Amino acid sequence: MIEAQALTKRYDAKLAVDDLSFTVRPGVVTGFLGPNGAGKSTTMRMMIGLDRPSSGSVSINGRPYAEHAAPLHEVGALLEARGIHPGRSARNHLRALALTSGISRGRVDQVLDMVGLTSVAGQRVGSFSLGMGQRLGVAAALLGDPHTLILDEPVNGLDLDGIRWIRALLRRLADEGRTVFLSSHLMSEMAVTADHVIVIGQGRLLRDQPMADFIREADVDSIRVVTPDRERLAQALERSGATVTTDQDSTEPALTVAGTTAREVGTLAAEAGITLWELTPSAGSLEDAYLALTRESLDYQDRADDPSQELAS
Ligand SMILES: Nc1ncnc2c1ncn2[C@@H]1O[C@H](COP(=O)(O)OP(=O)(O)OP(=O)(O)O)[C@@H](O)[C@H]1O
Repeated sequence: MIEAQALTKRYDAKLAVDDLSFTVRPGVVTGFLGPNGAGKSTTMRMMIGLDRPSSGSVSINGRPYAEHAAPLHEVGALLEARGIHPGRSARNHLRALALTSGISRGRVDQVLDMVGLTSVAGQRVGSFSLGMGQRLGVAAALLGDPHTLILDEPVNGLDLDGIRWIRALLRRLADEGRTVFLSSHLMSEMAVTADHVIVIGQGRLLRDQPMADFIREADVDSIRVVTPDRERLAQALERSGATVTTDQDSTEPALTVAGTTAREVGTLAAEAGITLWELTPSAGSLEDAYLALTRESLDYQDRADDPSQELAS
């Protein structure tokens, strides 16, 4: 269990993490979401004692990370590229880590196997692809068989096979009753991996709730409508209070209608004598819900620095 209480981090004038309080529970996969610069990495760094809170606190199983006698057994973390000696083999890298925590060599081989690196365990880490490096990072996190896992962008650099592998691994770890906390920019991936979401924006807590509730409450369901009489239908729908956008990109221009039901659209079209060629309700996605929530709270400073990041995260 991870508990943040009024957790705050200030870098000079910048308030990176602002009064965050939440609990990450065992047995579920919890996704940590937020736009670029929202404070996710800073929060995770404070969890494992790499950064000190300016005020407030964060504990793992009731104590700050540094107060655990054997932290590697308590928490496994994958944070952005940590100093791995490029000349060392994967196996030796893990053996060096294991040695400092009294972990057996047998466990090193076990985690290499768990992450699928056994066949390349003797290769220099410097020759590893991004995906192999990520797998090695996950192996290091698992070394102490920890009850809590904190993973910053674990999917980053993984191919489809790797993504499926980590999804299954995280599920299994949560099913074993562990606390699994991960950040990711890949919404489609997060949607199928996480059971619970914590969303932050500009360092502040925006949401802390089950994934299904987050998507449902965002009210982002829509209906795709194809008709030969687009303009007339769009006007009628707007008059009835629905929101209508035209999707010009598809081969058959369609209307995307929100704020009503497929049944109402069908009834309204029939009453106006408008032919419908397609009427397809679609459930809102995590991406839709996330964008609706964070559009308001993007970090304008970071957006100004890099306009391409505007809605990418
Ligand atoms: N060491 C530091 N010194 C000064 N400012 C920092 C430092 N680390 C982070 N920040 C600032 O704190 C804010 C939060 O950064 P953080 O990296 O935690 O965000 P993030 O949510 O992980 O973003 P991303 O999705 O881009 O990784 C940003 O505005 C960042 O510029």
